[in-house]
Amino acid sequence: MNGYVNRVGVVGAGVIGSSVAQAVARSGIEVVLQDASPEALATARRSMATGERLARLRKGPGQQAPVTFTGTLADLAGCDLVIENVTEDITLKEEVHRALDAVISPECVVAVNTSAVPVTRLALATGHPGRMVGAHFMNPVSLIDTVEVIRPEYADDDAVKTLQALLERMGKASVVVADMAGFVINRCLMMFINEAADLCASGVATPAEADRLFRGCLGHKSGPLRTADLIGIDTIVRTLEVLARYYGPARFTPAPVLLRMIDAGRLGCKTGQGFYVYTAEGEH
Ligand SMILES: NC(=O)c1ccc[n+]([C@@H]2O[C@H](COP(=O)([O-])OP(=O)(O)OC[C@H]3O[C@@H](n4cnc5c(N)ncnc54)[C@H](O)[C@@H]3O)[C@@H](O)[C@H]2O)c1
Repeated sequence: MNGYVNRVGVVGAGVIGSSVAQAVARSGIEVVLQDASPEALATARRSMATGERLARLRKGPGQQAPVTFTGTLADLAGCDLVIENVTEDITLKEEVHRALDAVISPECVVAVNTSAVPVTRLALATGHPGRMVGAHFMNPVSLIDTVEVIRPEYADDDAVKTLQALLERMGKASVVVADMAGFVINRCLMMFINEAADLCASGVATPAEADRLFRGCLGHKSGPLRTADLIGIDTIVRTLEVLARYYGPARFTPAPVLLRMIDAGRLGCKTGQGFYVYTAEGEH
């Protein structure tokens, strides 16, 4: 681990993994993007192209480095740092980290992008707990300039520093916090989202009215329900379930309306409909 990263592996090419890959590549660092699903890789190619167009408009041209798309984990063998972004499921993440351990070099730093799973637990599922850190990115990654970095109990200082140096090259500030489920942002944000969903389902306000209040009165850039659509309703429910496991069901049981939205395939931006409807013309 000498701190300088030449090639980044990204595992999981869904909503956030594809956005992470695009942001790393536009800072001039080569990326190997792996996903178990060929469909996810095909969707990622399209969403990365859209993300790049948006980033160019807002931030100007980047230093586009090559991205290799692959279904094979072993293709990450030559990476100096890997960012894992698979589905928010503790058992699945543990399996992926054990498999990663077998293909990457002992010097490779591993960053876990999770909404709520304690990183220490994942680190202990591997043979190299010291090299694992948490990197909670926000979507869209190339447009949001701060990252919540999580320091798990056994992290080596070098691993944290290597991640921070990479984030700096990507033009991002990092705030390092301790490792407790949900960390800072999602322990608070998930409560807002869950309550806003529930109050809209009871007819107190429409999603547009609730979001408008958060923007107009509190100065938030986006209200909780627009944010939920951007994250993905399935990921919101999985995150609430992780939080409920650690802090109790009274605080974090998912609102029934979120479960109904999943049953109806209304997962947010990624399926074209969530609290809002998304068309080529915009959202409404
Ligand atoms: N959506 C967000 O805004 C956001 C933000 C920060 C962190 N996160 C976290 O990032 C992770 C991914 O979230 P997402 O929203 O991108 O979810 P997603 O459902 O959009 O994508 C998950 C991806 O993981 C892939 N995957 C599943 N099992 C795999 C395996 N064994 N090997 C390789 N790939 C596998 C899936 O095919 C899918 O493409 C979650 O832990 C989530 O909590 C999400």
